[in-house]
Amino acid sequence: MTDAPPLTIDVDGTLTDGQGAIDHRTLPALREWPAPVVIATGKSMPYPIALCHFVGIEGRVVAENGGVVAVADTDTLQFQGDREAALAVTDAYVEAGYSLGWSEVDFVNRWRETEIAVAREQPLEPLESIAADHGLEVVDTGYAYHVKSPDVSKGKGLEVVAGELGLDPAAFLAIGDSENDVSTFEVAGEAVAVANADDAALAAADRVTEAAYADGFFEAIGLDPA
Ligand SMILES: O=C(O)COP(=O)(O)O
Ligand SMILES: [Mg+2]
Repeated sequence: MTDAPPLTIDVDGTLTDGQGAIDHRTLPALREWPAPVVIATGKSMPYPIALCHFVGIEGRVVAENGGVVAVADTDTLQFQGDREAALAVTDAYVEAGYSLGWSEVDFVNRWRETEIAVAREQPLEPLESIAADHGLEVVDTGYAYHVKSPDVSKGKGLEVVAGELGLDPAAFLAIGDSENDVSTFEVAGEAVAVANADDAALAAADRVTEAAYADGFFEAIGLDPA
């Protein structure tokens, strides 16, 4: 392929199937993509770093919705956000009788360094109101509620990664599925929402694929997954 753009790709809902598993066909596609690939996710850093490692690409990662930026080839590791404030919010939420909704051994938050995630089965309204009291916001990715600083975003993270790589963020093709991808959609030159995307991502996208989940990812990059 000629003139392949650098990619910034969301994970859950975009590289996965409808059950949340990574679609295995995406792995060689990511490895063989002829331009840089940045994984931009709400998950904590070990998940996308491991994904890059096992795919066999450089670890170029925006994690925690922009709270953590890692660029392995330029020895970059940056943190944004207010972890203490996020902890104060979830402590107050638990104090008020609610639960984060994860198992006792909480792998969702264990390696999280700048924000806190709450299971979507938990009541949203009190979480939002406590977050607002602390100057934070709650982002619903469709997979979890993330309590985060409003000035942290995947899009700002992408700008940092692009700067490290000597690329213009506007050169990127962004692909995603939810409101935590809107900021990358705004920073990237072209933004594609997969068909299963939420309203915020659909509204912010330049194009929407006909196919959902990883099939939508393939459609967005113009590759036949077969
Ligand atoms: O961690 C989440 O809640 C969603 O992750 P994603 O940004 O890769 O879709
Ligand atoms: Mg997603």
